[in-house]
Amino acid sequence: MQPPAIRTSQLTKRYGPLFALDDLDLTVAAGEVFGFLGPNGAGKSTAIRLLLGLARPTAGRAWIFGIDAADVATAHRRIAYVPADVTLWPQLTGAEILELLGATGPGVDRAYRDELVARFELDLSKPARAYSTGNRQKVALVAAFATRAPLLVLDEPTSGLDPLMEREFRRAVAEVRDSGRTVFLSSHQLAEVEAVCDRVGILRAGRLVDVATMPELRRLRRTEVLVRFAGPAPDLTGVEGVDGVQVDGPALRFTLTGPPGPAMRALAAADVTTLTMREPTLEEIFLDYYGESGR
Ligand SMILES: Nc1ncnc2c1ncn2[C@@H]1O[C@H](COP(=O)(O)OP(=O)(O)OP(=O)(O)O)[C@@H](O)[C@H]1O
Repeated sequence: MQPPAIRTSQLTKRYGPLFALDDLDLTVAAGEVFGFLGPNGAGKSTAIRLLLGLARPTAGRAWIFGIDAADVATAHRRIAYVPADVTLWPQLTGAEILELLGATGPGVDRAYRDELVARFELDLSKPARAYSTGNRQKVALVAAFATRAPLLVLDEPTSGLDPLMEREFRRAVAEVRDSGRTVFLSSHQLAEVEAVCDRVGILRAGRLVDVATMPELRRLRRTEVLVRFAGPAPDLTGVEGVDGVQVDGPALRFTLTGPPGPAMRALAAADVTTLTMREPTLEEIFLDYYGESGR
């Protein structure tokens, strides 16, 4: 059986008294697109640095396809990495940089790279010093997507991209998945994670608070229901899964957890004119996790 793309065991990084990453146990299967969500300072970049062997863990270990992450020379043959702040060699052109990055990695699919350059509308003739933040990010992304590396580690890769390019990014991630490769994507952008990931890990103050599939994550929150009615208000007292009932003239709101059957049966007794159900966004779910607290 193929080892997981990423495995960590009790992975911990302390800076003085601060646990930047605290006891992380995580497994990302080969072929998965895994999202790593957390507010600023939660420890996402620290975890990525440990996976890449750019920092040494205070305790615990990490493996990339079964290879100890500390064995950088071997592990990096399987990794393409896009950092949060892309810095490029200012005097080299985009084309020269793609060549250089391609030569140091585990091999490049050149035809696919050319296609990506066109799709991301990159002008490769310019020196990197003339690139905007978004263009630097695009160069690094194209280089990573076009490698044959089985694992792509992307640290907030779309912060500088406009919506059109964001769409290309999502397409490229889907293509990576279709080719059987693995993506580990740290992000603040919930819509992006929702669009491209199979599972998501949620990090808060250095600790992994949950790992969930997208449907599981959405189920953590309730559905908000708005009912408009004629005649007497529906009676939802004591109905399973119903909470926070508010009647406001001919409208009634409540929140619903679990299956909707009991609430629907109770509503059927009234003269309901419209029924609106709203799924919470991932943003709202996310806020539920973090509430008011910062790190
Ligand atoms: N070299 C360092 N020395 C001291 N503290 C550090 C160091 N690197 C990170 N930290 C602290 O560790 C915590 C985790 O930081 P990290 O950069 O991993 O968070 P993050 O989730 O990537 O945040 P962001 O989304 O802002 O990039 C923060 O409190 C940060 O200040």
